[in-house]
Amino acid sequence: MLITETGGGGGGGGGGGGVGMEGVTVDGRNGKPPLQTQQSTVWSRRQQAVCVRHAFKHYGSSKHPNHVLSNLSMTVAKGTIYGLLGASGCGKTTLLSCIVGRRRLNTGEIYVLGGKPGTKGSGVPGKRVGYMPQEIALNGEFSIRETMMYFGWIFGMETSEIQDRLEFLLNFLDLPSQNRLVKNLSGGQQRRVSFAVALMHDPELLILDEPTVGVDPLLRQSILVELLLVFCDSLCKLGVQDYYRTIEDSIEAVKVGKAWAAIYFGPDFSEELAARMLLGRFADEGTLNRSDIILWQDLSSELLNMNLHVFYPPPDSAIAAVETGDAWGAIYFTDNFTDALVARMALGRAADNETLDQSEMRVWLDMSNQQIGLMLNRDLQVAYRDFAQQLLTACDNNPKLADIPIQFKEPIYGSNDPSFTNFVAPGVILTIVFFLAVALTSSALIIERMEGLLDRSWVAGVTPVEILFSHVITQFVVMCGQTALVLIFMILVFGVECKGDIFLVIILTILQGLCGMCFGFVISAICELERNAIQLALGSFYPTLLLSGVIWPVEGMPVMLRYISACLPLTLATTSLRSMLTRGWFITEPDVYLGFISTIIWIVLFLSISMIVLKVKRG
Ligand SMILES: Nc1ncnc2c1ncn2[C@@H]1O[C@H](COP(=O)(O)OP(=O)(O)OP(=O)(O)O)[C@@H](O)[C@H]1O
Repeated sequence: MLITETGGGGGGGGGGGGVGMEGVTVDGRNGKPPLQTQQSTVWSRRQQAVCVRHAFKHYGSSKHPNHVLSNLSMTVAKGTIYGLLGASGCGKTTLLSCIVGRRRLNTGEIYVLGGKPGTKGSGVPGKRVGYMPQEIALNGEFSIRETMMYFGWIFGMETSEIQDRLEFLLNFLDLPSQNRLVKNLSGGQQRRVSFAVALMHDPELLILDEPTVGVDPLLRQSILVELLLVFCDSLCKLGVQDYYRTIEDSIEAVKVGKAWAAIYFGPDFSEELAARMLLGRFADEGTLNRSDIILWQDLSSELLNMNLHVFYPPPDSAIAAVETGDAWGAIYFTDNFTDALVARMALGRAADNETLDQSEMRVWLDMSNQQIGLMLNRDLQVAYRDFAQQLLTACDNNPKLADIPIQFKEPIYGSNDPSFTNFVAPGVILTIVFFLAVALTSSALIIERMEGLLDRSWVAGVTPVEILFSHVITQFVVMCGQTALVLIFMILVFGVECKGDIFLVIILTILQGLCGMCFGFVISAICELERNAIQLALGSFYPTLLLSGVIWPVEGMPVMLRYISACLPLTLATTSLRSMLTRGWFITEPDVYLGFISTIIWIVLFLSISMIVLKVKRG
C-alpha cells in the first residue's frame, strides 16, 4: 500500500518506523530534501511491491525544464504500508502516476510487482493495482451501485461477485444506500466511494493519492483506521488462516509447523495505530508500542516472503417605405404608361425612344432577401406577360407575341417553380445532424479527463479503443434519436420532397451523425479544456456551412475554394443526399455513392486521429 499526504497538512501521513510502516520525503530541488536512496540487485528489485531507481522527471521543454524528480530511488516492500510525505508541488502525484504507468520517467527505472509499468504482462496499468486519485474521479450521474458495477466489470469481475463485494464495502466504509447518486453524496462520502472503487477488486497494490485531502480531522482519522483495517485484513489473508485464541497458541502453531506466522494485534490496535499516524513523531512510547503489529515468523522458507502482497454563441414615399423596411419593393408607372404601352405594341419597331421609355414601369426592390427579391422580380415579369397577352388578344393579335422566345419544357428533375427549401434541405439536414453530434461528444472525454475518471480508467487497464467505442455505442443511441427527429420534421412537417429511397436517406444521415460524433471525439481528445472544445466546434461550424454547398452551390465558388470544399466532410454527402431527395437517384449513381464513401472515410479518419491522440496523451 502506497499513500501520499502533503506535508504540514495537519497531521496526515505516515509516521516513520514501526512494523510495515515507512515514511519518505519526496524531491529534490527547490530546497526540498531529496529522498534517501537504496541499493538493490535486479532480482531483489523485482521482489518488491515498488522499486524506483535513479528516477528523473521534468515537465516543459528540455531548454526550460521544470525538474520534479531528481535521482529519486525508493523501495516499497511487499506487505507494507508506505507513506510518501512532501511539500505541495514537490512531485508526489507525478511519482505515483509513473508508478501506475500513467506517465513515463525521463530516465530511471520503475518496477511494480515485479514488472515494468506499461509493459506487456506487467498487469500495470490493470487489475493488479487499485488506484485512488487525488480528485474524486467518479461519474456524478452514477449511483454508488452503478459506479461499483462499472469498475467491477472493467476489472473482469462477475456481477454476483461485485454485488457481494459491494455489500461488504458499503458496510465496511459506512456508506449510504447503494442507490444514492454520487453527485448527491457529501464530500467525505464521495471520497469513501472513491476509496471503495480502489478496493473493489482486491488489488495486490493499493495506491492512494492523498486519501484524506479536504476531509475533516474526524473523517481523516476514520479513513486512516479503515486503511489500517484493510491492511490488517490483507495481512490475515496472506498466510494466517487458522485463528488461535492466545498468543502462545499462535506461536506454538508456528513452532510445530502448523502455521508460517503468528500475528498479534493489541486490544486497541486500530485506534493506537491511527493516533500514531496522526501524531507522527509526537506519538508517545505507549502509542508506538500498542500500535505495533507483533509478528512471529517462520523464515525457514522463502515462500512466505514471496506470497506477501498488500492492496486503489423615390421618387418619394414608396422608395422611402422600402428604405425604412416597410415594403419589399416600390413600383412606379409613368403618367401616360397605358397609352405609351399600347403605342409601343402597335408601332413595333417604329416606336420612338420616348414611347419606349414611358411604356416601362420602374421598380426598386429590396434585394437584401434574395428569395423575396427574386420572387417579386419573377412575379412582375409574369404579371406583365399576362397583361400583354390580354392586350394582344383584345387587339386581335397573337398573344404568344408577348412571350420571350424561349420554351421551358417540363423539367427533368425538380419543378418549373423550384423552391429554395428543397435546395437547402439536404445540406441543412446533414449540417444539423452533424453538428448536434459534434455537440454531443466534443466534451465527453474532457469531462472525464477533468474529473479524473479517464485517468482512473487508464490505471484500471482500459485501452483508448475501449474508451472510444464505449462512447460511440452509448452516444450513438442519442444521435439516432436526434437524426430521427430532424428527418421527421424536415419531411413530414416542412414538406421536403423525397423522391429517392428513404432507407438510403436514413442511412446516409445516420452516417453523417456518426461522422459528427467522431469529429467531436477528435476535438475532445485534443482539447484540455471544455471552453477550447466549444470554440473549436463553433469555429469549424461556419466554414463548414459556407463551403459545403449547403447554402451556396459549390459550382458558384472560385476554383480554389471548390477543391477545399470537396475535402470537407459535409460536401459530397450533401450532393449525395440532394441527388436522392430531389432527383430520386439510387446508390449506383456516382453522385450518390461518393457521398457514402467520403462519409465512411471521414469516420475512419476521425476515429483513428482520436485514438492516436488518446494513446499519445495516455503515454
Ligand atoms: N502536466 C503537467 N505539466 C507541467 N507541470 C506539471 C504537470 N503536472 C504537475 N506539474 C508540476 O510538477 C510539480 C509537481 O506536481 P505534483 O502534482 O506531482 O506535486 P504533488 O507533490 O503531488 O503536489 P500536491 O501535494 O499539492 O498534490 C508541480 O510544480 C506542478 O506544477
